[in-house]
Amino acid sequence: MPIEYMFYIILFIISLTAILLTKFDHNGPKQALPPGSFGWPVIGEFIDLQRTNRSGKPDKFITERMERYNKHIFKTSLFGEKTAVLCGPAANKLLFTSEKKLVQTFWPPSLKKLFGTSFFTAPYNEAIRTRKLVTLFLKPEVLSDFVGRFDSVCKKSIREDWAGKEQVMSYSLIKKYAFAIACEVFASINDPGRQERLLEEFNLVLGGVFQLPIYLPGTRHYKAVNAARVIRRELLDVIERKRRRREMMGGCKEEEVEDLISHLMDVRGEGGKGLTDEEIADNILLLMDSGHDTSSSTMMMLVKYLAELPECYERVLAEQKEIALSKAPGELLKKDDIQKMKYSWNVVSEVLRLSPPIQATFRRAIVDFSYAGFSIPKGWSVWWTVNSTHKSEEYFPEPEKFNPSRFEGDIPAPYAYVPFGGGPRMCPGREFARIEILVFLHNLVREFRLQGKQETRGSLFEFGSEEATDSTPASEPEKEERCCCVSPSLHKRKAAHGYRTGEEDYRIAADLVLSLLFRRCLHRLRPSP
Ligand code: HEM
Repeated sequence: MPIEYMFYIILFIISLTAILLTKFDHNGPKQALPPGSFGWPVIGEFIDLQRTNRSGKPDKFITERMERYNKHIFKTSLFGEKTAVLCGPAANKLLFTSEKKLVQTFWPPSLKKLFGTSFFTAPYNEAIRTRKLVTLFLKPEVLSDFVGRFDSVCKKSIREDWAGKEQVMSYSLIKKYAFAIACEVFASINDPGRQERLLEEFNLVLGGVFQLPIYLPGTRHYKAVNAARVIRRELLDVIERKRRRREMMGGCKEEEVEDLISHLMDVRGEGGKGLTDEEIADNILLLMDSGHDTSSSTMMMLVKYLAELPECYERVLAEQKEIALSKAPGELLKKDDIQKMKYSWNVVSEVLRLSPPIQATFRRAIVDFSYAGFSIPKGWSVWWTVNSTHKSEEYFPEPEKFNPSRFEGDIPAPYAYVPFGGGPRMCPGREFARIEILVFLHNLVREFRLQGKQETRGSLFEFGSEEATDSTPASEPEKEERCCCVSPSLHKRKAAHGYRTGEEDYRIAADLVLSLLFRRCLHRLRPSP
């Protein structure tokens, strides 16, 4: 046989083997990639994601593709990554229970520069060790001792920022309140001027979270990194002062844990290893950041829904009134009061179902694996999503209807209700958020009367016209002083980095015109001594 024939035959055999090897692995035929589209080169389907976010229907990006391609899985390309989006409770379960086996939580590398050594961005083993130490403080049994602190910050905030004003911008004030809570409980920073300065820095950090990591003067990333540095310095200063104070007291700790910084200065992990000051500062920075933005979004949406749904509002009001009636004048809320807020929490849970502040988070496939008959290659970004279940008729009948009774009795199917994620990276701040939001709700409905006629202009609601004030229900004897609180549409919520609740929702909520009746004499509701 001529030598060139031999060459062609060998080449044919090698090519055939290569084709077969790529088609079959040792477990049998390789499965197809998930259906879907990678969209445009480089930008992928990011524009579509932003469009649905901005239209106020962030869930559409997911639900439309589930319908078009496959209800369990589809592929897309987002943030420069080939991405598999896994949908439904079984997918959530798989991703939440396969950390370090199939997938690993990851965040864009630019975040490392912002959150440094915190457990958010640290390498896996380090992250798990630090997360354990930090989150001991966020457990219900520890936080329950802080309920009074939450309440006094909230009362102060309502007294100083809301009451007696002609107009208020609800979102910015809610954010200010949430940030004040984080400052107080995490670092005992209670000077309003200092809080305000820090909040400005945090806004810069937030603005740079999902930006290209270009560290050049003027870029958002540059501003964010520098703002994080300023905050870190400030926190290190708080730690240093605390150390000096302790030294002056002969090395004694505070009798009770004063705040998260004190907790982190004392806590020890395996082998008695504690955290360095830098680690403490970075973790506080992380929690202050993640701890105020998500919950303030939720509180604002809560105000929107209460304004739209008078029957829910009345039931919340009745529950909160009963709690207030059980308290002595001036007595702050306690852990037991929070436990009594069952209906109110169902309302908040429904807000979190319909308008979750986080739509999805990132995991990275660390091995090739398959799901629903499709293969997901190692290295791909894998998303679990809130809306593939929250907005599904299968798990939440009439999914678009606001119905807090869903959370009474039968609880949602496992892994179907996931506003806080799940698994080892589940949100560690959920109890913190619960207390913060319920305390806010208690004070809001106790201090103000949401009322008025509903006048629809598109999806905009107005409350509290003069006529409506006259028709305030007779059950509200304390309508002494009118406080008209307005949230005009001036507020521009920064675009949703692709996965936060839609901008339009915020616009609607911020556009709510709330006419609220300030109760001058809260104690009048209580029985006379
Ligand atoms: C309504 C309020 C909140 C919602 C809906 C929420 C939701 C979430 C979600 C979905 C995740 C990702 C979980 C995952 O990937 O499986 C997360 C992570 C996280 N949340 Fe929250 N969160 C809220 C409030 C808070 C608060 C108040 C804090 C701090 C006190 C906080 C701190 C964090 C941190 C540090 C992480 C990262 C955890 C890790 O990577 O190990 N969150 N949150």
